[in-house]
Amino acid sequence: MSYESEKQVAIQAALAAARLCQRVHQEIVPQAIEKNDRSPVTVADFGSQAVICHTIAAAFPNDPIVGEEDAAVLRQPDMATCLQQVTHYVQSEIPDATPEAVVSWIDRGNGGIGSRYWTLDPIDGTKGFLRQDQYAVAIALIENSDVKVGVLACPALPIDLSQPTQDHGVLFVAVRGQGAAMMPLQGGEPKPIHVSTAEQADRLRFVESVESGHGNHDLQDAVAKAVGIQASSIRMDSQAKYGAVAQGEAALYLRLPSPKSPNYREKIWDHAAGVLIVEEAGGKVTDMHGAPLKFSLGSTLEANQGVVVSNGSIHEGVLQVLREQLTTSIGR
Ligand SMILES: Nc1ncnc2c1ncn2[C@@H]1O[C@H](COP(=O)(O)O)[C@@H](O)[C@H]1OP(=O)(O)O
Ligand SMILES: [Mg+2]
Repeated sequence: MSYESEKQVAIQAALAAARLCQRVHQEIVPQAIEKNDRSPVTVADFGSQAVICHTIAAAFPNDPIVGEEDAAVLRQPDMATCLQQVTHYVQSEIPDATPEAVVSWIDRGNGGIGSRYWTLDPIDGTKGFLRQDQYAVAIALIENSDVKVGVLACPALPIDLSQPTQDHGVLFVAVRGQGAAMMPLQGGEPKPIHVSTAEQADRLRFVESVESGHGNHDLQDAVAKAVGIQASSIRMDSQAKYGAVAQGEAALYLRLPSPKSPNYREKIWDHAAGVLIVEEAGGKVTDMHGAPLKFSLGSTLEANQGVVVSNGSIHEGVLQVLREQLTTSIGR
């Protein structure tokens, strides 16, 4: 299968959602609403999920969608003003949207996983979005646990990471077996991307989360040093980190369990698109024990702990260091 229509629909959905997020930033200072798990959500997260689900469901009405958000909080009577605001932003992409339609589109993302399903993170890195830093709109199609299509829109990412003050806004796209590409969010020719090679010593850098609670910065630093990475990490919110490895700007992305939450299980929507983009750019992704990420067990990566993303050539070395260090470091 070529997955051409799936790819085009995912690109359209990600571009519309990214425009919505940028519009929110231009017009208001978005406030964080606290979810039950105490993580933040904003009008842009809700609006982005509504637009993406509407776009995917129109093209593929039988496909389940597993999205990060649900509309339960927006249905509460005291959230009517917030729902109006979400509807206002959704109308910038879908002019006839009503509040009732918006909540139903958001809840289209409450599907269960099937042999074929979509997963999406309307704003990955909401904390980065709130800080006016990195965030990503992430969409992936999964069939039989294998990611087939992955799209990441990163509105705040410099087009050239070595020129951070120049133009921003990047779209990463990959289809299984067809390679990975990036293009400016504003439009332009897709450019094939490749991970760094073992010879590119200047690219021997690693990326990790800004949030210390989303990883283990000390252990990540020790592992990176042990495989010969001397430079300090580049800290970046969201799956933009996968984009940095896929385009060869970093050789490694480490996400090891935080000592504050050693039993945290990663969510499928925080990884699916990024995994395919890195693999199709020639890189490798496993959990910290070397196992592939398993996208068939529900909304979490229940069988996996920690994530190691690399250019491939340093992967085995990283896993070896982890085998030596893990027993003593995790949970300390
Ligand atoms: N303890 C944790 N360990 C790893 N990731 C986490 C943890 N808690 C939350 N996250 C997720 O990290 C993602 C952001 O990653 P990053 O810091 O790399 O940008 C969010 O989607 C967030 O999920 P959630 O949105 O459910 O809070
Ligand atoms: Mg996320």
